[in-house]
Amino acid sequence: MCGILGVVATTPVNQLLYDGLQVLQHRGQDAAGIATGEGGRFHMHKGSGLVRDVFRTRNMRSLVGNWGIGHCRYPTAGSADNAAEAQPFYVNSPFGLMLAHNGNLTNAAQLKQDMFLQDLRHMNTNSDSEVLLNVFAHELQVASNTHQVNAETIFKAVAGVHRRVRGAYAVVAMIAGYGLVAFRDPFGIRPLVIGRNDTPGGAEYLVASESVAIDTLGFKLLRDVEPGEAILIDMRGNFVSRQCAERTVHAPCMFEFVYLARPDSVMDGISVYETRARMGDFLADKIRRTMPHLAIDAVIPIPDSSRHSAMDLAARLNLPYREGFVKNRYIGRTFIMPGQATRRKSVRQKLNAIAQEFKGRNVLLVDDSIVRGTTSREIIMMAREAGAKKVYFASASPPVRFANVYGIDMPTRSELIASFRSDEEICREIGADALIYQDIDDLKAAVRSINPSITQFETSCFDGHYITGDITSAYLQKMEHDRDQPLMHVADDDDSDGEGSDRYDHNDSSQLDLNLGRG
Ligand SMILES: O=P(O)(O)OC[C@H]1O[C@H](OP(=O)(O)OP(=O)(O)O)[C@H](O)[C@@H]1O
Ligand SMILES: NC(=O)CC[C@H](N)C(=O)O
Ligand SMILES: [Mg+2]
Repeated sequence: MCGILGVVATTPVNQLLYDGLQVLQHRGQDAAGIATGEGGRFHMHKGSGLVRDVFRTRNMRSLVGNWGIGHCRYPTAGSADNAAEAQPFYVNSPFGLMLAHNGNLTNAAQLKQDMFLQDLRHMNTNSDSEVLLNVFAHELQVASNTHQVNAETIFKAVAGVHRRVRGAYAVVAMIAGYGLVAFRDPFGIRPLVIGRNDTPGGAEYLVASESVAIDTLGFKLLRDVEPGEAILIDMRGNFVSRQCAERTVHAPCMFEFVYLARPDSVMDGISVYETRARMGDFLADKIRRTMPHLAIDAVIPIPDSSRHSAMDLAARLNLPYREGFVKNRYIGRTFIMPGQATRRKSVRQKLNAIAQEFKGRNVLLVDDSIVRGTTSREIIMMAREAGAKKVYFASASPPVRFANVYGIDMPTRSELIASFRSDEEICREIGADALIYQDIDDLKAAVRSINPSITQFETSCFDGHYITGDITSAYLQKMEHDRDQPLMHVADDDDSDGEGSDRYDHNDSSQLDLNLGRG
C-alpha cells in the first residue's frame, strides 16, 4: 500500500495535496512527493521521509498550479529509504507524463526487459512504478496519431496497460496539456475513490486511495473507481470515464479492511470502522463457542488498529473493555517500517502498559493481525511484567501464512510467524496462555455484512489463493530468494543543502504566498 491523490481544482492545489498526503500518511511513511501542473508545465518535489519532513516552504512555493498528484510511499519493490524511488515518476515523452502508483506489479522484471529490448526504454531505478509509467507512456505513444492527446487515446493506452501489466495497481497520472488520469487494475485490489466539490468557479475533482482524504479536504464522496475503469478529468474540470479492461473481477484486498485503511474511510461501499466492529462480533462468537472455559476479567486492545474490533468483542461477551496500553502518538506504524530490528524496537517505544489494568487479572488482548509476531510477543511480555495472571490473545484476522505480492511488504513466508506453525506452536512462540484466530469465512462474512454485493476478496496472505491467477510457486520461490533480506536502506542525502531549519510549517499556510483561496 501507498497513499495516492490526484486533483483538478479551480485554485492552487499545493496546500490541498500536502494536507491530503498528511491524511494518507498511515499508508506509507518512507517517502513522499507532489507534482503540480501549471497549464502544460509540471513542478515536482519528492524525497525520503514523512510528509512533514519532505516539504519545506520553498518547495511548497514552487508547486504552482491548479492540478496535481501526490504520493506517500511504503516500498514493496526496489529499496527502502531511497529518494530516487520516491514518487511521482516523470517521463517527457509522449506529451509529458507524471505518475504515482499504489500496488505491486508481478511481471515488472519481464516488462522491464521487454521495454528495453522492444520499446528502447531505459529505467533508472528498481521501482516497479517506473516500469508501469513506461508501459503507460509506450501505450499512449502507440495509440496517439496526432500531436494532441485526447480521451480516446488515453482510454486505449489504459486498455494496453491492462493487457500487459499483471498485479495490483491503483494509479493517478498527469498528462501535460490534457489533465488527470486515474485507473485501477481489473481486480480492483487496491482502493481508489472519487470526490467532487462544486465551487463558484466550477466543479473540482479529487481522486484518493481512501475517502478520509475526500472528507477532510472538503469534497463529497462520489463513488469508487471501478476495477479496470479509467477516469479522466481535463484541466477545465470535464469528467469522463470508461471501462478499459476486457474482463473484470471485483476482489478488493482483505488486508485493507483488517489493518491498512483508516477506520473512518469507506472503500468499495464498505465502512472500515463498521467492518472492524463486525470482526469483533464474529471473533466473540468463536471464543464463546470454542473456549467457553476462559475466565476473562478484561478485554484490552492493542492500539491502534484493533480498538474497534476489541470494543465490539467485549460488548458481545459482556466483558469490561479496558485501555491497558498507551500509545506514543509520535511513533509511526510499526508494521510498515522497513527492517525487523527497527520494528521490534518501535513496539516498546510506541506502547506502554498501565500496570493497574493488568495486576492480578486474566486479560484478553486483541489485535487486528499477527504478522511477524513482533507486536504480540512484546506486548504479552509487557502484560506479564505489569502483573497479569493469564494473558490470552485474539486476532481479528486469520493466521497470516503466505507472502503478499500485491503491495504489502511481506514477500517471504519465512518471516511470517504462522507460516510453518500450528496455532498451538504460535501460541507458545508468542508466549500466550491461549490464542484464538478469526476464521477466514467469518472474516469474509464480517466484511460482506456491510456490503453483500462484494462477493470476492484478495485473501492470499491468509489462504495462499492469488486472485490474478498468474502467481506460480517458482515466482514465489524466486521472490523468497531475492528478498530473504529485508528492503535495503540507502543513505539519505536529503538535507545536503544544509537548509534543514527551513521546514514547511503545515499549520501556517500563510508561508505560501501563492496559496490563494485555500486555508
Ligand atoms: O505481528 P506484527 O509483525 O507485529 O504485525 C502486526 C501488528 O502490526 C500492526 O500494528 P502497527 O503498529 O503497524 O499499526 P497500528 O498502530 O495501526 O496498529 C498491526 O495492527 C499489528 O498490531
Ligand atoms: N506499497 C505500494 O503501493 C508500493 C508501490 C511501489 N511498488 C513501490 O515500491 O514504490
Ligand atoms: Mg497494531
